[in-house]
Amino acid sequence: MTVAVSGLRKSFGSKVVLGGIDFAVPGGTTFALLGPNGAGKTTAVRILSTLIGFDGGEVTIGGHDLRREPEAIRRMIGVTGQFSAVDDLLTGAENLELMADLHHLERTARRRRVGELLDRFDLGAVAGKPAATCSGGMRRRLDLAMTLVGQPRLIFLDEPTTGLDPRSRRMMWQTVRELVAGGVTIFLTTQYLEEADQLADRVALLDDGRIVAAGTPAELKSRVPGGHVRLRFADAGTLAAAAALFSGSERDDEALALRLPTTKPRELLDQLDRAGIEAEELSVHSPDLEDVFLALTERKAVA
Ligand SMILES: Nc1ncnc2c1ncn2[C@@H]1O[C@H](COP(=O)(O)OP(=O)(O)OP(=O)(O)O)[C@@H](O)[C@H]1O
Repeated sequence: MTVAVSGLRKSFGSKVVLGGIDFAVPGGTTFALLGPNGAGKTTAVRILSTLIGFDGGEVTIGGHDLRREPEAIRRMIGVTGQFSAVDDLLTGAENLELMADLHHLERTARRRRVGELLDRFDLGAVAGKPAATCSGGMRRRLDLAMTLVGQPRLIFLDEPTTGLDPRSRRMMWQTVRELVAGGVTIFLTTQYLEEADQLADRVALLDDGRIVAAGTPAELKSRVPGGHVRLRFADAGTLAAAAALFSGSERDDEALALRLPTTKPRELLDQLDRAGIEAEELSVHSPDLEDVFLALTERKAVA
């Protein structure tokens, strides 16, 4: 299951929403399309999941051409997004049963699948209650569980954790990791750099209909000056030894600290260990999406 997109274009009237974007998602990996509100993320998901047409470019999903074989693609994908499929008046179990009916599961298989999903997504509390009683996190889990009834090999998650509290967000991340471990391919959109960092093998940054940067989360963050590691030492001698070891670092003699433009603290600690230097404190300062955008806009201005 691989997604290959080249030169994808889409406009609404005179507004260009996707101005010719390219990317590829290998099977069994997570790809994150990262961008601010209105960047065109949802539009990309709607196109790739066959919901709306596009104006130009080539897209294949699992070897099927998006224009010529949308039904074959529909059979292998699942979509959960900002517009949830959950019916508030039905119970959690009934919502899942409805999906099982849509996938023509026979009685025994239907019961087994619904039971499995209620367990796996910790939805016992809402199984017999109207979905309207769900918390935000539970609703997202129910929505995702409904998508999984059809056992899709590619899942589109459109901003899966926007508006969730940190605990629900972490639970959702864990679920995504488990799906990928089971061989599912994930296409994720998010406004959160941290989410892309936690989940994605590769990230593309969408801004104003164009991909302005793409790579692994670490590559992306390393291009942003906001991302750094700060090391503090016990005395001036140790600071000097460490400064000599890390030639690209910024030294703060007053605070006995070094600032290094890296996102790999483990490697730093290994290097310090090998040199027999001990740090009192290590802190990682991650850039956020704003830092990424600022950095890349500046880059564009210079180029
Ligand atoms: N059917 C439509 N008709 C006209 N304009 C549209 C339509 N759908 C989306 N747009 C416009 O396209 C742009 C991109 O929208 P899209 O929903 O894809 O962005 P997004 O990155 O998903 O943002 P959000 O995080 O707000 O969902 C927006 O300016 C939006 O107003």
